[in-house]
Amino acid sequence: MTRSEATASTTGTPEADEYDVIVIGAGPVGENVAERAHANGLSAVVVETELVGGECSYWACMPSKALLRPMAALADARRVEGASQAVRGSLDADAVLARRTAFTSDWQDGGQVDWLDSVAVDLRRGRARLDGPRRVKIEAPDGSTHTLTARHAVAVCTGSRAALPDLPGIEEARPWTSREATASKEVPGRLAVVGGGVVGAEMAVAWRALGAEVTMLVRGERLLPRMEPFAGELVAEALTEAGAEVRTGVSVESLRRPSTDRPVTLALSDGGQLEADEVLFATGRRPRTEDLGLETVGCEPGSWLTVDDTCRVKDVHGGWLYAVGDANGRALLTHQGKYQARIAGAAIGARAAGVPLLETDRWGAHAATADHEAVPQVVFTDPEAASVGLTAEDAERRGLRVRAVDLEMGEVAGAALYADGYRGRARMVVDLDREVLVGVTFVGPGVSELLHSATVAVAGEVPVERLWHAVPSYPTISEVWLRLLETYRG
Ligand SMILES: Cc1cc2nc3c(=O)[nH]c(=O)nc-3n(C[C@H](O)[C@H](O)[C@H](O)COP(=O)(O)OP(=O)(O)OC[C@H]3O[C@@H](n4cnc5c(N)ncnc54)[C@H](O)[C@@H]3O)c2cc1C
Ligand SMILES: NC(=O)c1ccc[n+]([C@@H]2O[C@H](COP(=O)([O-])OP(=O)(O)OC[C@H]3O[C@@H](n4cnc5c(N)ncnc54)[C@H](O)[C@@H]3O)[C@@H](O)[C@H]2O)c1
Repeated sequence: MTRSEATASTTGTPEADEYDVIVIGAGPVGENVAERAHANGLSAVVVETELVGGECSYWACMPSKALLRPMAALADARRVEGASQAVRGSLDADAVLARRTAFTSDWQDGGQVDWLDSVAVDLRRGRARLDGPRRVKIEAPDGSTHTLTARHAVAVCTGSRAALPDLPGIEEARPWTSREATASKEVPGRLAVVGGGVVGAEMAVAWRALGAEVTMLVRGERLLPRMEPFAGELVAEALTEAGAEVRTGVSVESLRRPSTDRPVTLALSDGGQLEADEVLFATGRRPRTEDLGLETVGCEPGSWLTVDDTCRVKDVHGGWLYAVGDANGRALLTHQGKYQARIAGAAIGARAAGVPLLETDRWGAHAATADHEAVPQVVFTDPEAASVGLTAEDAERRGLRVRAVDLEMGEVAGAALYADGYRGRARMVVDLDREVLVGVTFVGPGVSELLHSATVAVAGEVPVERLWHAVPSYPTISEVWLRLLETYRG
């Protein structure tokens, strides 16, 4: 098919059963794959079994950040003499929860459906399953079934769900997952948080600030184990100061909740017990690929789908199957999934147009290179932890010759102005052979908005000698860059 024929079919009606591109899952990533496919002259439909907008809009990024933002605003004011006198009260939990609910549009997806309409992407409601090459069977909410065929590509954008360990009593204990932790309409009296990753750390901070007694049970040695060690250390220190208990080197062995209105008792690996009103398991994610008909196209149901840098699933005959966002397990982050969607949409468009050679070289238009080199992440705890690229340990594991340059951020005038007694730390990891940065981490109040400067430096592979000419304004926290470079250059 030529590109103009594909364009002619962009007005696919809800009744159409053939599209250039079929997207399974209308989370942030699926929406963007469909929009990009359409922008590349292809007709596109997305199939969604729950809410258009996906996990991110209703049970992940948006509600969690809406829960955390009031805590951060209050903490910022409290750290500034003169302003702190004006904010002696505590958070209004009901108002925080109401604002969170507003950010989820009360779990209604009308606004997102309007957006799909505005970008001329069709929507089908129902559960989709692959049914052989290029075919997708939809089971609609009324039980009827319908089969769609894709001319060029099917993109699996079905995201991930919470992974729960197989522990005695876990089902009867009705634990919270990230869904309940972001959607709860009440503040529990006592909350046990199992897992010291990003969800565990953020939700412990949020619910502690809203008044819950929080105990974190972390089986490893520290929080946020994927970041530089000082990130988890500073966040744990602050959580403890805020009145939470952070217990490391301990795991849950079994759970007991005698009835729904009674507390849950956790039996711990150190022989102790912990009683709580709710227990959140923030113990990682698994892909939503178990009931997707993957076996009909030679893939393993329930697996993360392994893709190449255009997000095309490896080893599928004909090269028509893509997996984008959480479903491919490369980087479980909305912004990274949307980046992959832009890359995959361009690759699908180019292949449909018969472009003979795609730009799949490093940093090419059809290669999600940043997934390997420059993934940014902000953990919205207090203090915030923000990082991009490799930790010093990751870099060494990759065989790079690196130097880690560290700085106490309180030494920077802008940071001292931002908060009295500013506590934070920064690290840049320099590849000594190329003299470029391969990783940067900032931990401290207000660092989230600093991260993109580091992402530009890492993804742009800006030489250290040129960064020297990127002058940060005085007196901003960004002067951390100047201090890091001065320390490096000596
Ligand atoms: C508590 C929490 C907080 C987070 N905070 C952040 C953050 O601050 N920043 C950030 O970048 N990332 C954050 N993340 C990660 C982020 O939520 C995910 O990376 C993102 O949602 C992935 O988008 P996706 O479109 O791939 O999948 P999802 O958002 O999971 O969407 C997948 C969609 O597919 C649908 N679906 C699944 N199977 C089928 C099927 N068979 N048929 C039809 N539809 C189907 C689902 O119903 C869903 O709507 C957070 C995650 C959690 C758990
Ligand atoms: N602000 C953000 O960007 C943000 C916020 C939340 C989540 N996310 C994304 O969501 C993903 C999932 O987050 P997560 O915190 O669920 O996963 P995670 O992989 O970050 O952390 C899970 C933690 O649970 C521990 N764990 C696993 N099984 C356990 C068990 N049986 N007992 C005790 N501990 C156990 C692991 O060792 C790990 O430290 C992350 O990869 C992250 O990218 C991002």
